[in-house]
Amino acid sequence: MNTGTAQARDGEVVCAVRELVKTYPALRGRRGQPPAPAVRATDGVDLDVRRGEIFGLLGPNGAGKSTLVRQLTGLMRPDAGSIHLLGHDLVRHPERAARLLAYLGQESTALDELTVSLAVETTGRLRGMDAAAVRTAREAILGELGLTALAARPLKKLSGGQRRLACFAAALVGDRSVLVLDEPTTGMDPVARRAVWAAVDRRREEHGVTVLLVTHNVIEAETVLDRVAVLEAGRIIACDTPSGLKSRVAHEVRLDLVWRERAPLDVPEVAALRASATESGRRWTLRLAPDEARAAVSAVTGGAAFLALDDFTLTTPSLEDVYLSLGGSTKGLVKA
Ligand SMILES: Nc1ncnc2c1ncn2[C@@H]1O[C@H](COP(=O)(O)OP(=O)(O)OP(=O)(O)O)[C@@H](O)[C@H]1O
Repeated sequence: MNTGTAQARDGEVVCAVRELVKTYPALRGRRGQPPAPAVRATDGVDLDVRRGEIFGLLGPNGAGKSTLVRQLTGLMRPDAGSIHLLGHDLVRHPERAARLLAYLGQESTALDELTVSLAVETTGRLRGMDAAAVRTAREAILGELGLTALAARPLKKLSGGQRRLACFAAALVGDRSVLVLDEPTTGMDPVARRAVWAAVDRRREEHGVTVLLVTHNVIEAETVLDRVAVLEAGRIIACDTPSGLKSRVAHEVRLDLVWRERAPLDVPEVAALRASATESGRRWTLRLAPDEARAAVSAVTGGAAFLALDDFTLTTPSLEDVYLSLGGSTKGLVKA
């Protein structure tokens, strides 16, 4: 997937964000509910996304990804800061976003009553295509995504994954040069996921399409992204290629130990490991230097501890490890 990286690294900036701030106001408590404090959902965000890049926003629930995307797509006005997309000032002219980019949000309610075919056609017409061009594009996109057999079905009568794919089909019509996709593959099976990433890759290769992708799936992020901004509490805590980010924690490996019932704390080597372990039920997760990890593995697989051990895995760092080492909290990052 990363063939466009070099081109993207040196390419023209299509989206430049500076010092973006958005605070949701505090809410007074009503009917016995406690008041909610103000939330600074975007807290001084700077970003440069380049042409042809698949750029990710990764972060746990509540990190501010959707708020940032709503501002980038002209749906929400920031309190401060600037957004320039393809040379247009979107803070001054948020209405221009709709003709510059295609946005696939998390909700599909606007299209739910339409058939798959009509959802794609209607989106194409709204984007200014004539009837003949829309029909040609519809046939091509539905065929490309394996949706032709579902063309006559209303979206509300599709499964969650199929509906998501149909909404993705609608996002593709009209050949926008920037695609903003908020968790596009949620609920999709592997075949549909592959169809989405193949369609994205084709447009990037053939037309230099730029993709801004919101995800909290670290595996998908590592596979498809050229660069990723890691968001935590409204701030970007790191921004690099997935491998660049991972090299920051290359000095560590991750050791997962799963005990049959409980850890044998009477074994001194196990008791000693506990201080550096994160415990989750029967699982201990440790981040260790490679030689420490080797010593730990031989301690738990060699002696009395082995009888209490159900499973163990030794893995090189993932984006999740980077995120943790940057001070993030694991909650909300999806690993499967
Ligand atoms: N309309 C709103 N009013 C008040 N606070 C809000 C509102 N929308 C979001 N927030 C808060 O702003 C913060 C950022 O929310 P946002 O939805 O942008 O996060 P997110 O990273 O997209 O999360 P998720 O992965 O769950 O979609 C959270 O603390 C959230 O509770």
